[in-house]
Amino acid sequence: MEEKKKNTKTKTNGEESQVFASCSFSSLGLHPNLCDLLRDRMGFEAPTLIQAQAIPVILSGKHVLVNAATGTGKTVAYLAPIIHHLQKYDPRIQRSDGTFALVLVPTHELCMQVYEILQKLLHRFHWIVPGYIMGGENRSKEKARLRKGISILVATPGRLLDHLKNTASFVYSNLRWIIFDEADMILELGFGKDIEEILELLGSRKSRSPSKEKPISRISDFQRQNLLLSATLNDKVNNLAKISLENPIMIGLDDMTLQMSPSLEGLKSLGSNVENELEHSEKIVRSSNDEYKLPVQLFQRYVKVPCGSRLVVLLSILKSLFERETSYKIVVFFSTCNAVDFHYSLLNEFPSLSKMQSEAEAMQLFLKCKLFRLHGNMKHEDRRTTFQSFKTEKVALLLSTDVAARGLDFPKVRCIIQYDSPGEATEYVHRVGRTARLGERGDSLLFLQPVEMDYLQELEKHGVSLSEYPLLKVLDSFPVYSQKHNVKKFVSIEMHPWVLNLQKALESFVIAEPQMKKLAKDAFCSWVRAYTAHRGELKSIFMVKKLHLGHVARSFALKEQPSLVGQSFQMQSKKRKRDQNQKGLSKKRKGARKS
Ligand SMILES: Nc1ncnc2c1ncn2[C@@H]1O[C@H](COP(=O)(O)OP(=O)(O)OP(=O)(O)O)[C@@H](O)[C@H]1O
Repeated sequence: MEEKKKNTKTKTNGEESQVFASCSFSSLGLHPNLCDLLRDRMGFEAPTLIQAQAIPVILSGKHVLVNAATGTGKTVAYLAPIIHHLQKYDPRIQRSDGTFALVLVPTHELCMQVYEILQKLLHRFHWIVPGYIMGGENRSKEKARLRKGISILVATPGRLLDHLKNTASFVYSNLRWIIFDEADMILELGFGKDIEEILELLGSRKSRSPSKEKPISRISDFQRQNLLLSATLNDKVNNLAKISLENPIMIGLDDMTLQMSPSLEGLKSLGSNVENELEHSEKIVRSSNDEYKLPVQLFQRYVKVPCGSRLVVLLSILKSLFERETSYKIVVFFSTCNAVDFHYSLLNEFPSLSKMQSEAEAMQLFLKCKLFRLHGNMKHEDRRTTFQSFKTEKVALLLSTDVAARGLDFPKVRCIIQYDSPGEATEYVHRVGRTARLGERGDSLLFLQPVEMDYLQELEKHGVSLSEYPLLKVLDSFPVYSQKHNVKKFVSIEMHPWVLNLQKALESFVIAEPQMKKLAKDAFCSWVRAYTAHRGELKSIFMVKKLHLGHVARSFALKEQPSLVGQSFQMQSKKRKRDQNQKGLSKKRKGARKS
């Protein structure tokens, strides 16, 4: 059984965060069997604040938009009321009634996670059948499951649309709930059109006449109820809310935020401060315009690292963290799948294969933890195994792209390292949200190059402020073998003997292993491409022209910038310059003609 949370408050850094409400699940109106299950099977003794606020409103049948910090228990906040209603139907619902609730999620991992929670919550309600459908799975097996009937269906949008169009035996005439979990990411991933089509097909789009399009239902005494949830909101969510929510109740958003936030324009008149409506509600965490809600017990830091020393610094920090704590889980975020693969192989093989150092040095480099990787190019089965294994490990390191950034609930992750910058501040919030969940302590560390320091101001705009990580102190703590110089004399990171030694060893290792060299080159190439792909405004912070490709190469343990990649990159930038010059010329010409 999971660790039970008894305290309603947690204290970190002098700040107090209220996580749990002082009421009980039963006082929120949930069925006693469901309350017993939440306590006995899930180990939940009291609802979280957001659950105390959301459950009564969702039970009442209103459309709801929930905006609450990461790790505050949003999943149960929407699943419990649905199960409460479904178990009440008399006569009992049957599989042949088809789907009553549809939970839309952006990623496979989140799909599995919600499905697993559902399975636990339905333990005493065996006649309510949970199920999932998602891209990459076997279509015909999914068709068979849909034909038998799934009462609560968790789905990724693309695959759902596919079945809505092509699986005639998929019964959704009794559909009562549509939930968009991580609504903004569903839209960010480009599923906007799919969602509109899904809403049309389900007859749940506000602008249409639903009575004409809704299929006839066996169970008639209900209204459709749509729910949108995320820790971060944006303009696209606003649009989705406009087309899918009828007079929604806003939870986690105060009136001030609604009035001031341009992204929520149009919804403010519909919004209401749930504080006034709920008997059980606790103090809502206020958020000012554009500010994101981060767990107060999260300790956020940044580390300033010159580009060429990034890899060594990453390994050194990981080593120092794993040596300090006996039970520690860390997630490191990278910008590309290739970068994950390269670092995964390097960390797996470098300490054991490297012949360049003495045994003592090799032992020094060894990270005493289980190593995992997760990204979108991996086989489904491997993704699933990683996801499950990382959950249960006590001392482990996960290297991942943003597929792990949203919604995933890995217990006891103590530290998040953003080795490659997330770009959007929303992504920063979701990445760090994998730690400090439900009042637990968590640390986060953001890598920035000296030329990227303005990114801190970008985060400040959203109320996110970070303190500096004492890097030199950590580097000084490592013993430096076969080094005559006194460590204390060195003040710069690049010239630090530990950094120089480790960099040399890494480069020698990579050059000696053809497979590693290939991985390094591929990772270098895709890293540069990802760097150039930052959104318009962020380009002034992450400036490609300020990148020293030789230093970037060093950060992939390459002695030299890969010539082929470098040439093609240089050719591209030359071409870009040529194009820009030509544009400039033609503008000038036009200007000259005009004048
Ligand atoms: N009432 C409760 N008591 C104890 N633990 C709870 C309670 N509700 C939820 N949890 C646990 O809290 C953790 C976070 O829940 P959940 O994943 O639903 O958060 P979330 O708000 O959806 O986070 P994110 O925004 O990152 O998706 C989970 O491990 C869940 O089991």
